[in-house]
Amino acid sequence: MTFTETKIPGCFLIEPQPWRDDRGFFARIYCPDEFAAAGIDFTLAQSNFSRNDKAFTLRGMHFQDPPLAEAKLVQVARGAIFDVAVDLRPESPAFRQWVGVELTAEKINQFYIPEGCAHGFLTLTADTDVLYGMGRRYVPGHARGYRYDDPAFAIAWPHSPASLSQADQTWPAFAG
Ligand SMILES: Cc1cn([C@H]2C[C@H](O)[C@@H](COP(=O)(O)OP(=O)(O)O[C@H]3O[C@H](C)C(=O)[C@H](O)[C@H]3O)O2)c(=O)[nH]c1=O
Repeated sequence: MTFTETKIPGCFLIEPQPWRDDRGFFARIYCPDEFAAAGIDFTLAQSNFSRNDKAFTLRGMHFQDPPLAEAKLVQVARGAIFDVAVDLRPESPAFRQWVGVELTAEKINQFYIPEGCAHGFLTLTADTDVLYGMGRRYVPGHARGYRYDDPAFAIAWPHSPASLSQADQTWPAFAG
């Protein structure tokens, strides 16, 4: 696995190294020792699967406040997404900045998003399945969010959303 840190401290693009043969390939997609060697302390507490029927389905921007903040390890099992992290940590040099990466089932690449960041994605194809590991269990009633188009972040999405939940349309404006 190769780890490339982004401009958001602790936020990494990860590229697994598949072992290919005439059957296809095998790739390791999580290993606490390899993550620790890259400076990432991440223990998998929960895995989520998100099926998205339409292209340009947008989910986000979601997070949980401390002490329930979640780190996330995101990858695509089918299709492709534009995956985005926003740094919500006032002490971070990248406070309020965003990073977007294209994750595809073909590349089996991953995005690691540390605690203290909001996360969201826009699917780039129909029938996109997103698999993501969480560093903490989900706690009902502690999910928070900001709008995907909040001017405080000015995220440059590659396309406008064609599908968006009611909740994702009604998050409060960022006031940090
Ligand atoms: C996240 C989560 C949700 N739920 C329940 C709560 C709702 O009744 C239902 C759907 O939840 P929601 O509409 O928030 O799902 P998404 O809009 O896909 O949100 C997720 O997608 C964005 C991109 C994220 O980064 C978060 O991990 C997560 O918030 O599943 C659970 O039971 N466990 C969970 O871990």
